[in-house]
Amino acid sequence: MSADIIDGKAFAEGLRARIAEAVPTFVSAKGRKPGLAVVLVGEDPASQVYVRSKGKATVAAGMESFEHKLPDTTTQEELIALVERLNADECVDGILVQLPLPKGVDDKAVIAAIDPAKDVDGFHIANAGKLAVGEEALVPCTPLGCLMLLKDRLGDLSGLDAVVVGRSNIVGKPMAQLLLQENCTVTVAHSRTRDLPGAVRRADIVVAAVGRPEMIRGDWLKPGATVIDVGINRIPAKEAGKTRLVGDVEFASARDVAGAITPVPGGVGPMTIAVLLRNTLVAAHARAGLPPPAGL
Ligand SMILES: Nc1nc2c(c(=O)[nH]1)N[C@@H](CN(C=O)c1ccc(C(=O)N[C@@H](CCC(=O)O)C(=O)O)cc1)CN2
Repeated sequence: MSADIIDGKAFAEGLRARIAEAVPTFVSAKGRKPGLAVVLVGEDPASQVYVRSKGKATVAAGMESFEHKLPDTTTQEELIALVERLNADECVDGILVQLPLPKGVDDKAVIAAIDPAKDVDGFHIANAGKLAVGEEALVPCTPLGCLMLLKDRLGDLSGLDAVVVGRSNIVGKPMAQLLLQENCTVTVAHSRTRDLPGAVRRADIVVAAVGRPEMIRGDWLKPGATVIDVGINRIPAKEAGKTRLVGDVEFASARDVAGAITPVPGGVGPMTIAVLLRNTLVAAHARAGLPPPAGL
């Protein structure tokens, strides 16, 4: 058996097209475009690429992009002062501070300064708390993107056994909350889990978000399981001096056992930016007192 490939790139393109179709409703109602402010501190090459892609995708969806690039010498106080200016700016509906931040800047303090209504990353504790108690919230982009792919593939998730490998605040924990809301039986596994292969083998749905290249192998999986690989790990390639991207799942062995699997690249990654645009439009509607955009 060879697993179906879940094409996150194609799904993300479709979602972005639906967002672009929905934006004019906001523009007609408010006489301005929804605005997303992205803040980048320092020169991390991967972060620079992600921020550039976010800016381009924002403009392509018909929204306003405000980019703030700050040197890595920026202090926490300076960064929080910028966040506070963006909180007060009526044209800004969403604020995102690209992570990781340089050493010496406490990301928790910076995220806490973001107005929860503009927290399109869904990282603020007010949004995390609302998600945990099942209230309407801005939800972190990567796990919400994973859930969209899972529902597209499986339809109703009710009663399915799911394992989330990884317990980060950004992916693992919100992913587990989202799956619980869908009535899955959820196990959150992590580095201290005693029998990780056993936990994975029981699961109909495996979400791998552990940050360890190719750690989860095909022989750990239940035959037919749906595998969502959140890992983006750069490892040395066979050719000298070159690198290649792999996920947290060993794709070659997993595709022989799984029913469906996301590839890396081209699986979960592209969903992150598409969901960011979705969250920005949702935040813009909520701030304007408009009903949520339909079909997103
Ligand atoms: N404030 C935030 N910081 C970070 C987030 C986030 O959601 N909010 N997530 C990641 C980085 N990220 C977006 O910011 C991101 C990562 C990966 C991709 C993506 O499309 N990856 C491609 C492969 C890219 C490559 O070739 O290197 C894929 O998987 O197909 C998009 C966005 C950390 N920081």
